[in-house]
Amino acid sequence: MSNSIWEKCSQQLQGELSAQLFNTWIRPLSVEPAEQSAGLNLLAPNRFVLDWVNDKYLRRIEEIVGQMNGNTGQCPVSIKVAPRRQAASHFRRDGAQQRSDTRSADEQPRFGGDTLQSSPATGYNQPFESNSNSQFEPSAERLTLNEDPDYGLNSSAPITVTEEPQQNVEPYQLPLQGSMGNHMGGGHFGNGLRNDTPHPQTVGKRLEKQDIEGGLAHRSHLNTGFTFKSFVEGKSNQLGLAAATQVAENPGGSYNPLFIYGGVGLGKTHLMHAVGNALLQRKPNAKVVYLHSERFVADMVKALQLNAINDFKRYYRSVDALLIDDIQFFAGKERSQEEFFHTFNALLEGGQQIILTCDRYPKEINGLEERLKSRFGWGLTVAIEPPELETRVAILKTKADQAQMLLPNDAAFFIAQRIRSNVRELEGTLKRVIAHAQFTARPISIDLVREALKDLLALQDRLVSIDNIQRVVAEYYKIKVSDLHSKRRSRSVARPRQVAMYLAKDLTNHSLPEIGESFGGRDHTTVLHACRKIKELLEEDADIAEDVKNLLRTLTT
Ligand SMILES: Nc1ncnc2c1ncn2[C@@H]1O[C@H](COP(=O)(O)OP(=O)(O)OP(=O)(O)O)[C@@H](O)[C@H]1O
Repeated sequence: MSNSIWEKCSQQLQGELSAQLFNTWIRPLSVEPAEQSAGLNLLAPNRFVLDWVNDKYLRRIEEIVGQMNGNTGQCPVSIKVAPRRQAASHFRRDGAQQRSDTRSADEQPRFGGDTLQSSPATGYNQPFESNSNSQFEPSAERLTLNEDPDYGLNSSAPITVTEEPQQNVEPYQLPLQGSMGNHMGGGHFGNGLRNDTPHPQTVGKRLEKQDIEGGLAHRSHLNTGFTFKSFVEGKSNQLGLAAATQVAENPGGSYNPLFIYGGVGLGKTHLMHAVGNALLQRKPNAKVVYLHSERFVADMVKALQLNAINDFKRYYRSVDALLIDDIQFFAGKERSQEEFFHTFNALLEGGQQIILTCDRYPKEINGLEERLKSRFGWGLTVAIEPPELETRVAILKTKADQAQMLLPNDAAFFIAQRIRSNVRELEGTLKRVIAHAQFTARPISIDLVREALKDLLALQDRLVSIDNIQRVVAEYYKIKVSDLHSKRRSRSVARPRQVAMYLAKDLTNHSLPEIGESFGGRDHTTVLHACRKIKELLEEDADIAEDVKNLLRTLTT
């Protein structure tokens, strides 16, 4: 009963909220399985979500539920934090931080059928059997792992390896073979020092027991330049920053895993490293490990090849915090997902912090197992959006300051207005401007920026701009450009707006979020919907097809 009420209520909210808000605050809520309750008892995954929902959405939820019940007041709504199993955080061995909830073992979460048990360290040294003579075959290979059933450490079920060794990634240096190698899969280490711990030199042989018990040397691979201090806060990343700060203050706590998603170059990796750096600052001996998911896959493949999968498991499960970038890379890689699934469970169970980044919301990752998708949402899921103009300007000013260059406001606005896609591109453009200023020994001004970016600006001018599209469409349909930006929903405005969005997607290089931003700050899903709708109408509606043909002719000749 409560479930169906909540299902309808959340459908209603989905229609009212942007995808980002819905995914962040409403989707993680669930209904408490109470046998006899007159009301709707909701569970939030953590206090962060609870406080926010209480503050911003509870009244609306009550309203919707009230309406569904004919305003009889018979279905009161309550919300509390979902009980979770208590886990001893690796960051709290010194007693510095204590988890506030003390729940019984009965409240352990069930993981889609399997109940997790305490981490069995014994599984690490189990013999490893392979029916492939340890020669890795790039094609599907069947391996028998003598592993534990809970974490995949003792399972004797055959596992089919479908991943192939990756091209263009450095060969796996087994942790126990002298070096963890270079885990720079994402190429995020252009500058800044690395926080590396030298690795035991035991090349070519497995570590002896005392080495294992003595603990592995972990290399964090963190970029020390990616800190909270160097991260510029703006509306687009506020939530991500707040969540990352919370995790840095309370690792292994309720916000585990922290899942940060968003488009390329928006600061996901930076935030993830900022947490890692903060953790290491507080506890220099903490084992904080960052790696790109591509690296995880490559390491796993190599470990299988070298008959060292248990060393691999042990390494990744012995960290205090595991930071994995771009996990969309796991899509379609079943064996890696299987391995990651067990690592993930073991870490979560042990109270070790997991931070993941991805280019999209977990549920939207095709080729990812459902059980992983749902686990990714257990902690806190936050989106990072493309930065708005003010944030772009602030980032440029900060980066120029860091490079000890004076960037006047008008020049910063000039660049920020033209480079809108992501922060990485913004940084690249600023570097070009700074280099030009240094080569010509002149201060930065709008003129110098124009000179430095001559080619780029000429290219942009050649492309049809969104402004131009809006002007032409407004003229064609005899409406005002401001109508296209407005919230008006009447057909006479809504359809031309959809046509203009469709043309903007078709004729420019702008991303969906950027197009949304240019149409009165609309969500990218609205743009996506508009593009699909017009595409559909082009087949079915001769008038629209004629309109689009005429507009295309005007805009491109
Ligand atoms: N808010 C910000 N303040 C300062 N620098 C930022 C900010 N956002 C991003 N950057 C910088 O932009 C660059 C790209 O950021 P980052 O690598 O974190 O992006 P990403 O979202 O992980 O992208 P990808 O998905 O491509 O890996 C980095 O140099 C980072 O320092």
